[in-house]
Amino acid sequence: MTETVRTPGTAAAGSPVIALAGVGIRFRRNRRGRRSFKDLFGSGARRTRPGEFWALRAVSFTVQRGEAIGVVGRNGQGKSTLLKLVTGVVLPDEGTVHVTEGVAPLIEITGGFVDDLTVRENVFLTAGLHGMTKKQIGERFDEIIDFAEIGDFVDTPYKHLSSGMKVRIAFAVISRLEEPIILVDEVLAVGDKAFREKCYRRIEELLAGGRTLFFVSHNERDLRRFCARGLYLDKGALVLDGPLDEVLARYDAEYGVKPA
Ligand SMILES: Nc1ncnc2c1ncn2[C@@H]1O[C@H](COP(=O)(O)OP(=O)(O)OP(=O)(O)O)[C@@H](O)[C@H]1O
Repeated sequence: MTETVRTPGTAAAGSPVIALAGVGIRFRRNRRGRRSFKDLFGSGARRTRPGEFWALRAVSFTVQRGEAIGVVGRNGQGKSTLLKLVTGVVLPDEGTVHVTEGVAPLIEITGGFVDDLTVRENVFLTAGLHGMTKKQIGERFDEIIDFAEIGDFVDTPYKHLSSGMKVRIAFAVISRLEEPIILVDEVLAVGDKAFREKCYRRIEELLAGGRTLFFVSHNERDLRRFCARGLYLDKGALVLDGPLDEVLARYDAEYGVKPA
């Protein structure tokens, strides 16, 4: 069965807020769709179509409300894809994804913002898409802009912001949403040190308030700051799901490096 069920607001006490069962997703490796040598002879060749490979396969885990989970693995092993499955940006080719609470994703530098709209318009658009009323957004608008420290640019088209400024406004908006699940991919690494620390303190506040966090990072100190549990992805498989210490030790044992 392949299914993605998103039913925000229906999480029963004690039941998981996220449940993935046997999830697989495949992508096309090359544009022409011809079989590469690896497709023909590699281990993942059996059920892929020409030019495709499994970016994630047989991934199963559940998450309880309030957990903070660090996702680790080398480049290209499926971490961002996993977060995109939770947001519903991509759909599984195999297995089921159940998400019973709303998700605030900070998974791409654009934060889903529209290039030609101004910062102000983007704030209203994004927060509106996450269920906030115009009045609620208006009430939080100054706070959002103050947090991002980009007061001079509220009426500037988003495309004219620097990449660090884009992350600032995206984080400021996403972290003011009421969604119970927060996803943070490595995008914060783009911000300067002082702003990153401000974001991390905000994440700590959100966790103290009972939010659920997925945090993708290559930085061990950052992972340890928030997360008690880790998911280790390698070659599209969930190699280990357990206490963060064990996950980092396994990563270190296999590749001789912990996240930086
Ligand atoms: N839309 C897509 N189309 C084709 N291939 C994709 C797509 N999205 C991701 N991939 C591929 O899927 C694999 C997993 O990518 P993903 O971005 O999830 O890795 P990651 O673990 O987050 O890597 P990094 O640490 O570099 O961010 C990679 O081989 C990537 O090239």
